Amino acid sequence: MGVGQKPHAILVSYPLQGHVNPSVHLAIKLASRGFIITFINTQSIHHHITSKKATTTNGDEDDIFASVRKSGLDIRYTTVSDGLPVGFDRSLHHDEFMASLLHVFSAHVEETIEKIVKNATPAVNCLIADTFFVWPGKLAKKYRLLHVSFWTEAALIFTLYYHMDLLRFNGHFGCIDLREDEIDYIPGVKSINPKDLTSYLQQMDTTTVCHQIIYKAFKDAKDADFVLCNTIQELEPETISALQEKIPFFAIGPIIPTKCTKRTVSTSLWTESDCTHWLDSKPQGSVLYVSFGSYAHVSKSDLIEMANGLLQSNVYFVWVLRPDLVSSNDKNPLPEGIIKEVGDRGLFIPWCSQARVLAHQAIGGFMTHCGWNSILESIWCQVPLLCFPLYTDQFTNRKLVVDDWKIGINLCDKVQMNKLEVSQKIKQLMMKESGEEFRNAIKKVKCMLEKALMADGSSEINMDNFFKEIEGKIQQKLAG
Ligand SMILES: O=c1ccn([C@@H]2O[C@H](COP(=O)(O)OP(=O)(O)O[C@H]3O[C@H](CO)[C@@H](O)[C@H](O)[C@H]3O)[C@@H](O)[C@H]2O)c(=O)[nH]1
Repeated sequence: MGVGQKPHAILVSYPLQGHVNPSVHLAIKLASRGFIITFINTQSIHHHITSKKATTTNGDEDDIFASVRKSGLDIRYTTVSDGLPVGFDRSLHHDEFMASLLHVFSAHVEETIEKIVKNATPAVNCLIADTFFVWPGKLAKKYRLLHVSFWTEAALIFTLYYHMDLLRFNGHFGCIDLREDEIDYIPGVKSINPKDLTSYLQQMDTTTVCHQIIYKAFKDAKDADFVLCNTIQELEPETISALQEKIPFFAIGPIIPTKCTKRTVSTSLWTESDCTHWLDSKPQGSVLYVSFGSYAHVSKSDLIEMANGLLQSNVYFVWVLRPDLVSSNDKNPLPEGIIKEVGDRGLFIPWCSQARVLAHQAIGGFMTHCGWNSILESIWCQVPLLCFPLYTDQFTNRKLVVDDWKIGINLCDKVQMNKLEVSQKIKQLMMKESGEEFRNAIKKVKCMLEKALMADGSSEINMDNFFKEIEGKIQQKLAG
């Protein structure tokens, strides 16, 4: 890279909505700072994003970054097969999908990276890839690229996986229902209960395809040149400091669309229903937003209790009922007649622009599965949370939300959910007096996020430092 020449990074996004969103915003953030980015999406993700109804796309069928490129950012775009046919139902066949990402995807991505590396001007210097991929280290080495690992979850989750060997040594790995004693030996984590570990760390069967991915991915990430994390230094100070003693770890979050109404790249995999009109007709802070992210499934019995609990609570609500929320084989899982009973008090939609809905003044609470993006977006909009984690990092995120930051409440522990509890917890969160402490607490956390993004804030400084260090390393590589 010559003096004044821009660094060029290939950025490969993990093919799930919760990873594509922050990856796209990371690409824009880096390009705004002078990086050239070649962004790679899988063909399946690309197909979902671009085949929605015309109102939600940005007018260019082949390139989701066309509009931001017009505004001067050098983000190039290409797609690659994940090894499965575009029309394959990845939600219904989760294990086959993950197995393809574990065993087949790397061959496809290697071919694409090789083409880009051979033909790109200016030359490519680094590979930014989601930490959950199992191949970035190998490919970065082969093509002489710096390896930047992008972690889309909390630093706490990263450190738990990073120290899996410690958990195993102490008998806290794969020990659901066997151990209840606090874990106090992970560097930078004062204390965590086994029930708050990620589902993969709790589960007794530690040989699943997702476990194999995690083992390989973290072996790879330990040797990355840099780790970029979608968190904020002030939110997880001890955990981040402890990690920084081991690896070049940069907290640069929140990587979310902070200007909710001015989004320039359409990333939604499904057509967004517009509920602004309905929300406009409701009083400030009176509506509960209910959504369980893009991929997790809710059991039919829990869904029925939730629906009846919502009905009983008498609170207004918007519920994102993804067609595969229970299963793509059960597209109408609601109790019969409930839509009629609910009437104008509730709105059921298949998908929406969550960032926009959360930012609406009518929203006063968020019943969530605790996906990391949802938590960051909710904090940004100062909407307290009602937590119902389903799998992966969501149990640990609930601990952060409920126990550490006190910005939300727990819907129910492992026991079977019941409608009475659902309705009571909804009222606790939404009522003026009982919800006050959560609204006050989340205001303070939002301030932290805002400050982190200011010119002299931690995330901006961390980004500056990352930039300086990577430029230095690129120069070193060229000289050597
Ligand atoms: O109707 C909807 C519902 C969701 N979203 C967006 O979809 C994303 C969902 O992300 P997240 O809340 O993190 O949930 P998941 O889709 O479940 O994300 C996966 O990825 C996350 C980041 O790695 C993890 O924290 C989650 O546990 C994992 O399931 C967010 O940006 C939402 O704004 C919409 O735009 N419209």
